[in-house]
Amino acid sequence: MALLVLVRHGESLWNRLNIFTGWVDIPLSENGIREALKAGDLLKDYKFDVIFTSELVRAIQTAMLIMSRNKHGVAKIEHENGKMKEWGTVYGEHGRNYIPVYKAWQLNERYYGKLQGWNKDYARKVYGDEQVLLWRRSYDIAPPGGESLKDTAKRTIPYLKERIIPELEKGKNVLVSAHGNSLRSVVMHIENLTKEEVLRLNIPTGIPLIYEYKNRKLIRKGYLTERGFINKLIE
Ligand SMILES: O=C(O)[C@@H](CO)OP(=O)(O)O
Repeated sequence: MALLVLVRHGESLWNRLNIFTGWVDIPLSENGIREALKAGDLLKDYKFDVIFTSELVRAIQTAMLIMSRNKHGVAKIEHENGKMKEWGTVYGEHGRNYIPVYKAWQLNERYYGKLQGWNKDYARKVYGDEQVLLWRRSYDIAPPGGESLKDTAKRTIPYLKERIIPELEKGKNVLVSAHGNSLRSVVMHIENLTKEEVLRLNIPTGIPLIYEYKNRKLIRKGYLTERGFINKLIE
């Protein structure tokens, strides 16, 4: 059996300001740093073998802060190309407790197009509550110039299948640090959710969502909180 731990990054400075973020590379707020460290405390005894993050700093920070509390090893970013790889080679015994971290654009947040940088309340005033809700939570309605959840899934799901599931298949425990909507697309796929169900799916910041991989199936254990597991996905 292997574990898949999904975590949405802690609160970012633009989550705090209620601004559409998408691919804008905004770091964590102080509260987001606290959330990530709290997730790290809850996961401190989990032994991860491999970590995947998006290429956006809020997800990378979250993975690193989580791993700063981990008892089993030190996260080491793996650069797939160029000099960095040479400089970063870890030889022999020293390499034992290093956990490789792979950054993938495929796990980036949904590209929010023209809405990036807009305040969400202002967008509601201009376009109406219903339209903004459809852009934010529907499956196949894309925000102007941006990706729908369906478009996002076209890059997240192949990555899940080609890079993440094979690690689980080898019995490895995997941590994935990504985003509200990139993770909604992943969870929709894992849980076989309908378009109607995914409208109501919100992934909270900094709370690990844990699955067990057994017999080629992902079985939800739920959100790991201070009070134990909460096995409820949709309100
Ligand atoms: O701004 C964003 O990129 C996302 C995530 O915070 O917003 P939404 O809540 O609409 O999914």
